[in-house]
Amino acid sequence: MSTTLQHDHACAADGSRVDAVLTVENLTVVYEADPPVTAVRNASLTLHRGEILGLAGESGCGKTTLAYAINRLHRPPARIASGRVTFHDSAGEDIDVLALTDVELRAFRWEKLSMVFQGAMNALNPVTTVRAQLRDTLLAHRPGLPRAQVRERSAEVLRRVGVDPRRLGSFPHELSGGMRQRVMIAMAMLLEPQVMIMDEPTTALDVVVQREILTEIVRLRDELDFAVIFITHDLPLLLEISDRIAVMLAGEIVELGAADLLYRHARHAYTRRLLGSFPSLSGARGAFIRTGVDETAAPADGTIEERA
Ligand SMILES: Nc1ncnc2c1ncn2[C@@H]1O[C@H](COP(=O)(O)OP(=O)(O)OP(=O)(O)O)[C@@H](O)[C@H]1O
Repeated sequence: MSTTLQHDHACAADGSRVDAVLTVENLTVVYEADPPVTAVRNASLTLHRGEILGLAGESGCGKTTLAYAINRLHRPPARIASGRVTFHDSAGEDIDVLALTDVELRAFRWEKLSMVFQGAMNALNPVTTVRAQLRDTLLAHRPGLPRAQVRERSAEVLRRVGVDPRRLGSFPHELSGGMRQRVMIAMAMLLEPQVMIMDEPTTALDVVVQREILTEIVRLRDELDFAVIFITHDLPLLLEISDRIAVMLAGEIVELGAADLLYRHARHAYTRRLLGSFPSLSGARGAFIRTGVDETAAPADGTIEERA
């Protein structure tokens, strides 16, 4: 299938130029199983500086595989068969992510781009305190950072995600699930990356905690201006928090557009089906959700659409 994503839409509603921080071009990821599974096929997207880009789609459509591949966290049997991932550093340099050496990749992750994945709270080391884990990550990237600054920065990131800095001395088992997930988000923010990829970061949490953390993420993005790729199968949630949404189906990005436009004028039949499958919605964009889906806006050929 031909994929004609258009990248000339990098303009804000007022016509001003929008800066790209990450460009993914025609990325294809194959699991070399028997038979091989093409989990991501020719995926292309542009992430704008400071935006929240939602990535939606049903279970198994390839969201996690795409997220891991962007960050080169994929493991065999997954293999990037083709494509490009370019990080447009705020310092002016373009970084070819797929060409980074292992050493360069270690420096790149956390510092430029960080990831919070589903159940990340279980990734905290159970036998070391929050303080030690934040310190180790900081010092791995900023060797020689004075102790006072390590302490100060660690306390600051915890405060930012709504965790009392007195928790620095806690072990993970002494924290609730919500708090542990907040600590992971703090860890992801520690080095002030320009991009955070969040893969179902709140799915394991109860709805109230989930909402609190999401509110926090949106607030932090407003304050600190990092860009987020936010992955979930929960389209109503994405409609509330995202600036733009990409919809994946069977490994392909079938539609990409501004969240409200996508809600009101979903072009792809699958997006409309996805929208129609949620019984009720609430929140900022909830007002116009479920007011009816525009059946007339579908493209005749089902091609990929990108609208700013
Ligand atoms: N190790 C593997 N070997 C073979 N196929 C795999 C492997 N891991 C994932 N897949 C396949 O790749 C496809 C995409 O999986 P992926 O986990 O990326 O989807 P997803 O959209 O993130 O799903 P979910 O929302 O359930 O996490 C699925 O068809 C899955 O079966």
